[in-house]
Amino acid sequence: MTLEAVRTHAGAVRVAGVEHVFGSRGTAVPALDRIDLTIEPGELVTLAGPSGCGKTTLMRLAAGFMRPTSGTITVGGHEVRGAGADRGVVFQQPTLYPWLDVRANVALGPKLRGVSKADRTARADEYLAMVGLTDFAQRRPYELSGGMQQRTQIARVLANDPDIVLMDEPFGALDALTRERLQGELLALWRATGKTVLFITHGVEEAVLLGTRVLVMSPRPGSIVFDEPAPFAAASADVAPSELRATPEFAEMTHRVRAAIG
Ligand SMILES: Nc1ncnc2c1ncn2[C@@H]1O[C@H](COP(=O)(O)OP(=O)(O)OP(=O)(O)O)[C@@H](O)[C@H]1O
Repeated sequence: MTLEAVRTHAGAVRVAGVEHVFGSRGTAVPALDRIDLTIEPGELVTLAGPSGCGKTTLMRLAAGFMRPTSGTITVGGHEVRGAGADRGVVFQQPTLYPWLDVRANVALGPKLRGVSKADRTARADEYLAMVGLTDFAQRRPYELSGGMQQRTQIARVLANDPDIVLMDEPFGALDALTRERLQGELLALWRATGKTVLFITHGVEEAVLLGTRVLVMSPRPGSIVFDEPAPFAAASADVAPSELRATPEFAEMTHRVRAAIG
């Protein structure tokens, strides 16, 4: 399978009038105010905002793990009513099966969908190569560093070939150097696969560097208060992320995103 072959052209993600309230009367916690948002196929949208503003809630709604209190979310025109193979989720903490080796973890999704052993092994090995873990295919997760576990999780999600990848602070638990390395790798993967990505982060610089478009949410109940295109993710094909970070344009946008977060 070539990289061209895994390019997908999914439909847009449309969030229309979405509100979400946790709990019931008396204990109601309004988490999302009124979110209207369209994410076009191939966009890498980063979402930042103060702690507790509802970022994870929005992601869980898009993943189909729960239904909004009001409003609708559609993917390619179809309403999201539950989890689906068209959407893959990368969590902050890797969720790997400790009794399976790295290759088997990555091949698990295709296995559950009935893909033949030869095909799922080939697919797992291709994604492990993409994330630089070929030599670790037969290791168990506990033998890997945190960054390698997160790479494995990303390979596992991509092996399911979702149209949309939802990432909830995937690099939040990693040390700064590993985090920077994985940011560069994510940009390379995004360019290679053309996936639509929604990436939640606490990091303002991370949001500006990785996003083709940067969103900021207000404090709870969250609504979108900043929504702008950013040029750095696309530019990273030619210029190293470290150089992009050093530009005045990067500093200027980072400043404005920080101000929007408040
Ligand atoms: N199951 C739940 N029941 C009640 N309240 C909840 C529940 N889940 C989340 N909340 C509340 O909803 C609000 C939004 O939570 P959410 O996890 O979406 O925020 P977040 O922006 O992802 O936060 P962080 O950046 O700290 O991860 C928070 O105030 C949180 O306490």
